[in-house]
Amino acid sequence: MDAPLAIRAAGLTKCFGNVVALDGIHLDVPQGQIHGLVGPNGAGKTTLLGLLLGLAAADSGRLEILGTPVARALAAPEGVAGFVDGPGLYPSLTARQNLAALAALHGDDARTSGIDDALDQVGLTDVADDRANGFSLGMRQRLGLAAALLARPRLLVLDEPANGLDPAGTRHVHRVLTRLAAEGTSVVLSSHRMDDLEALCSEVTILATGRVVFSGPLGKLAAENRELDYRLRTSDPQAACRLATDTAGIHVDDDAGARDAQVLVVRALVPALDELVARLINAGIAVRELAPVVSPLEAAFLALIEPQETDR
Ligand SMILES: Nc1ncnc2c1ncn2[C@@H]1O[C@H](COP(=O)(O)OP(=O)(O)OP(=O)(O)O)[C@@H](O)[C@H]1O
Repeated sequence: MDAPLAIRAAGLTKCFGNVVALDGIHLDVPQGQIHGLVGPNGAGKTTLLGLLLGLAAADSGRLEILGTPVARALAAPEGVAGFVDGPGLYPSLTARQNLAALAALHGDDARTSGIDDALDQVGLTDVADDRANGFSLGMRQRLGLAAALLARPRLLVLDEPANGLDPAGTRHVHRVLTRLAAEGTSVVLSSHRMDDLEALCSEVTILATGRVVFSGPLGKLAAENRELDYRLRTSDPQAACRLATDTAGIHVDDDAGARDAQVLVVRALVPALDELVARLINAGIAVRELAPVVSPLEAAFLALIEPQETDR
């Protein structure tokens, strides 16, 4: 049986004056899924996340969150936590005091008892008693996530949570989000970082100029891809170049060859690439490295976005 939907949005529109920020958005996010929202600047990601957090109401369309239709009144729907445009923090309070103030605001003892655990989960235990105004962007993001964790959300909404994170911070955030999803919390996050989305999300929605241009599993997005550029390093670059030039469906990038004679960059579909590798091996040439120049997800994203951008 399919998991129940945490978010069911149909035909959502939102305008700011003459600007159409969202133009008939459909979005279904099942319970326990980490769903990525991607798109160029101004695509409408923050506006959509704001609707999910109850910071604004849609002009038209239907939105159901955690099984409840969202009323027009502005308020975070029950069970939803997160932030857009960076977390709201008290700069002169310490990390721990920030979380305590939040718990007190909600009059919730259970939240107070979860403060140490939330700080630990996001890797801020060592700086728990430092003031937030000395925090880096990545530390503020992690404190914002800790604040959201206190609410024990069933839907977590995060606008670019990867911003400013160092590798250790990224590891903490990924671990927290993966664990939450395994426990049944749905997570919707926006990001400009394809590596994050590939590591975290099972499905993504790509927005461009307020419209959905793709929504579905990452594998489907990569599979719908066209030709990709691959870096090829072999034991005999000159012979490999001659073989590649002679192989149907392979286009050799001469400029890349001029930059580094040891590396060949070829553009191809996967079947032509398979053929080239077989021919190299038959000729006794060792393949030492073969990898796409940009990830299949990033290439697919750019291929989908470029036509929308040129229409503007
Ligand atoms: N409060 C507002 N008043 C006027 N225009 C707005 C407002 N909020 C958003 N917009 C406009 O709506 C469109 C969508 O903006 P939004 O911030 O949702 O995009 P985004 O995808 O989050 O972009 P980014 O990647 O730059 O954060 C943009 O054209 C933006 O200028």
